[in-house]
Parts: sequence; structure tokens; C-alpha cells
Amino acid sequence: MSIPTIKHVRAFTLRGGGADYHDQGDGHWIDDHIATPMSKYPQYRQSRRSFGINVLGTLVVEIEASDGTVGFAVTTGGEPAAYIVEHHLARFLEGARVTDLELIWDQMYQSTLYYGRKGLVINTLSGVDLALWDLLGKIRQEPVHQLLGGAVRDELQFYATGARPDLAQKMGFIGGKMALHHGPAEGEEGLRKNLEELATMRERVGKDFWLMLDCWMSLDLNYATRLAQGAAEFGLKWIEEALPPDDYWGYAALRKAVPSGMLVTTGEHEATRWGFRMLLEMGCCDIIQPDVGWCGGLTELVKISALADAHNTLVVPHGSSVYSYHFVATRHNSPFAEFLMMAPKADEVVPMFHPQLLGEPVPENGRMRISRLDQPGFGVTLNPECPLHRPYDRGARP
Ligand SMILES: C[C@H](O)[C@H](O)CC(=O)C(=O)O
Ligand SMILES: [Mg+2]
Repeated sequence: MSIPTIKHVRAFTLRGGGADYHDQGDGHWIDDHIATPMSKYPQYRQSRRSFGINVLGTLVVEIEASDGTVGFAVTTGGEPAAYIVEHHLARFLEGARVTDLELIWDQMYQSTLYYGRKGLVINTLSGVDLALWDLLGKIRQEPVHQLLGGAVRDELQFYATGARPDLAQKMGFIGGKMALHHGPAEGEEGLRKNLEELATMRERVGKDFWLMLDCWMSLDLNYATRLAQGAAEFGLKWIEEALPPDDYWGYAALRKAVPSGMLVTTGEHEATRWGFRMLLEMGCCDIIQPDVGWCGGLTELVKISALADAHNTLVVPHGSSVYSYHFVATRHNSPFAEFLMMAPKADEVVPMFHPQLLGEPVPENGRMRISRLDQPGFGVTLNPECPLHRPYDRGARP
């Protein structure tokens, strides 16, 4: 059986929402006084865009096979990621077989170790890996969830991340996760406001609806512990990413300090099996939340998930739309998924990577039938109305 080879790899950039979901306009809930590690500087407190959260933009990776099939993926990374793809990573793909996922992953990872390991480089590698899975699915005419071993359930269930868990409840989601608004630099008054916002939302949604707080790396152990203790009264289900990602010791201590029954979650800014090994072996959290577009791609997420399973830890991937849906469908230890509310007021369901993808499925009544994912590859196409820019064009290969 002849297996197509990879003919050409191309990297493009795109602006305006999509995979770089923080790249939104004024008045969006996702940029409205959200606590961050930069909140200690008053001038960077009101807007995350003010400190550059959206400087990178979206990276689009396209991989063309010798039979003319093209796979693609989007992630965060923009122009510097495009440079890494075109000038460094492409060499490990062009000429390889489209089935060489493990070999290509290892070569991309080992060859960038001296400047990579986490962050931008692993985002980039993840984008390439996802594009390769898309290509393989298209060549085999199978959805990625089938390539992964097949779905273990008929539908996905979602919680919603956004400013309005009360509306998410009406839309059928199983829970709502709000961004924390005030960090330690805003003192006792900020802490009180955080708890008041939670109390108000609990009153609106009633007793049983899940409510979670996303702290986006903004707290210290003392503040996080006091927040968790204060939030217990309002039935907080989990406290997310309370501490900087490198503070494994802080997470382990926080997990012991939170009120019984409250979960500690983290991992969206962690990468590779080696990073997640730290979280798992140190007992840092109850749920890990890798982002498949940032943690090393699908090839790596499968390994991270197996490691988590052996530690009796759930894997609920961060955001990432179809790239997460195909994965969650296939794992017993991923019982539900996240849906990021990208409508500016979080008052309606719009596709998570809008406007960059076409054919991106969304939850209906908080659920999605797996059959919605039954298209070759990840089942999405690039929206031709979003203008692609190829900053490091190496031209077409013969
Ligand atoms: C709302 C959070 O600050 C962030 O923008 C998204 C996130 O961390 C999550 O969905 O989880
Ligand atoms: Mg988060």
C-alpha cells in the first residue's frame, strides 16, 4: 500500500479572534478587568490587551500531501510561530510519510529543546501536529475521533466559560465558569467583591448548578486559600489556575488547604508529558486542563491523558473547539468538555473559533452528538473571508 508523503508545509497568520481568542474588540467580557499576574500594575489592570495578551494572533499551519490533500490547523502563535514552522520544523515533515506522526513529533521536540520545551515553541509544534492529524483523517476519509480509537459515548456534555453562568444555565450547559475580576493587589475590598459576585451568581442559578472560578495564574497561596474558603459557602465547584504554572509546590499546598469537596484544577499553560508529570506526581490538582493547541498537540495529549488516568485524574481540556471535541469523545477520563462563550456579552452561543473556521459545530442545549463530528479530519475548513498572510514564504516545492 503506498502511503502519501508530505510535499509542502506552509504557515500563515491571522488576526481577530479565532484561535487567539483573547484578540477581541472593546467591550468584550474576556477583557473586562480580569485578574492576571499583571494586575499588580494598576495601568495593566483593566484590560489584558493593554499588556499584550493578543500580540501573537493566530497561526495557521497547512500541510499538503503528495496526492494533493491538504490538512490544516489553527492555534495561537502568529508571526514568530510562522517563522519556526517555515524555517525550522518544516524540514522534519517535507518528504516524510503522512503516517509518521510519532517520528515527526519527536524530531520537532528534540530539535527545539535548546530553545523550546514550553510556551510558544510547543504551541507551534502543537499546530503542526494537529494539521498532520487533520491531513491523515482527510486522506483516510475518517474523522480524527475514529483515528484515535473511536468515541466512548454518543454525545459530549459542556460547561460554559463566560461572564453569565445564569444565561449558560438557561442554554442547557451543566455549569458556568467565571473569570475572577480582582487580584491580591486590590486587597480586602477586591476579595470581598470577588465573593459578592460569586454569591450573586449562586443566587441566580440556584443550588445545584456548577459554578467555577478561573483565576488565570493571578493569585498567591494565601489569597487563593482565603478565596477558596470564602467561596465554599457559595458552593464553588472548582478553583482554576489560581497560581503561576511553575509553582507546583503552591498547587500541592493549595489542594490540601481548600475546603473538602472543592476541586483544584490547572494545566492550560502546562506543556508535554514531562510538565504534566510534575502536576500529577506532586498531587497538584484534581482535574488537568491541557490545551491541545498548546500542550504538544494530539499526539502528546494522548500520552498526557494516559498518565493522568493512571493517577486517577480527570482530563478536561481547555477550550480549543474541534481539536478538543474529537479527543474528549474518545476518553473515559474526560467526562465533559469546556465551551468558551465568545459572544461579547456571553449571551449567545457562537463557534469558539469564530470567524476563522467554517463548519465548526457548537453545543445545542449544552450537548453535542458525536455524529456532528463525523467528517474527515477535524471536519472544519478555513473561512475564505479571513485574509491569510504568509510572512516567511519559502515558495512552493516542485
Ligand atoms: C476566562 C479566562 O481568563 C481565560 O480567558 C480563558 C480560560 O482560562 C479558560 O477558558 O479556562
Ligand atoms: Mg482557564
